[in-house]
Amino acid sequence: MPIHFADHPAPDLAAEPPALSVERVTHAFGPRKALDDVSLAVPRGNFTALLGPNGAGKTTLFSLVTRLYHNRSGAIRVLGHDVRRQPAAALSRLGVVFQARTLDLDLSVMQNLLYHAALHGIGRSAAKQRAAEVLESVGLSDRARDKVRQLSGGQMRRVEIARALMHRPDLLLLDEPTVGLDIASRAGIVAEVRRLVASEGIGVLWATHIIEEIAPTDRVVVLHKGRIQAQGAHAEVLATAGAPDLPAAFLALTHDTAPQSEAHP
Ligand SMILES: Nc1ncnc2c1ncn2[C@@H]1O[C@H](COP(=O)(O)OP(=O)(O)OP(=O)(O)O)[C@@H](O)[C@H]1O
Repeated sequence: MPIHFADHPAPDLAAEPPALSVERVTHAFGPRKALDDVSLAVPRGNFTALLGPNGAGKTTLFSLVTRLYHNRSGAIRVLGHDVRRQPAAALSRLGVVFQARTLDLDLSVMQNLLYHAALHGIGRSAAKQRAAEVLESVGLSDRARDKVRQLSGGQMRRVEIARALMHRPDLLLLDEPTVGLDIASRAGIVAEVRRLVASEGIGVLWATHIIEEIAPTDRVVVLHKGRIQAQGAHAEVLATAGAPDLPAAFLALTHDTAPQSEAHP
């Protein structure tokens, strides 16, 4: 906790730990480095886009933050809690929407949410109340009793976001959450997550390779072949790349990607 002196009564938000900090993390699969000396931060109450082409290392980074993989180098902290030394404290502050869907299709929407709440030790009546709140915030109050199987792909994604919010996390990780959705569903889900950032003050790390999902107000981290190419406010990333807009910046910062094994003749 920061100490506030009488002549500095206002809380110094800059001194508070960020929602996520990653410092000098490297991760290899055999000889191949999926992440190479990666450092980044997601401030609280901020939407940070992790922009990278296929194979950049986005999912590997998420797997390290969530402790699916063990980080052997550097440090990863959630709200200042080191995921290696204080895993329970770190993971309890974290909500995750993985790239692959992880809902139980044969349970109702409400049952999926209550199961997640039970894993976090939330009592039954508090969980029901919270489930009603989060379903309202993602516009699915009327589907609570439906089996997940009966929902559209976009609605399932909303349920996954609602589930990730059940335990009131301070940091929300989303790994390409709009893959496979139509343009309207994509835009709706990004807008909802931005609203949550504004209303609940959570920090969001949104992994994507879809540039249209990124707004000028976002922080942007460009990851390519396991290395951070640029990060900062939208304008700072354009300046780093010397580009007039984000699509041009993305191309400039990742331009040697295209001709690899997937190259067309
Ligand atoms: N379990 C694994 N074993 C070996 N190599 C892996 C494994 N997981 C990832 N990789 C490699 O690590 C690199 C980064 O992969 P990762 O899945 O983190 O990228 P990504 O940015 O999430 O890509 P995408 O956008 O395609 O999901 C790639 O070269 C990938 O082949």
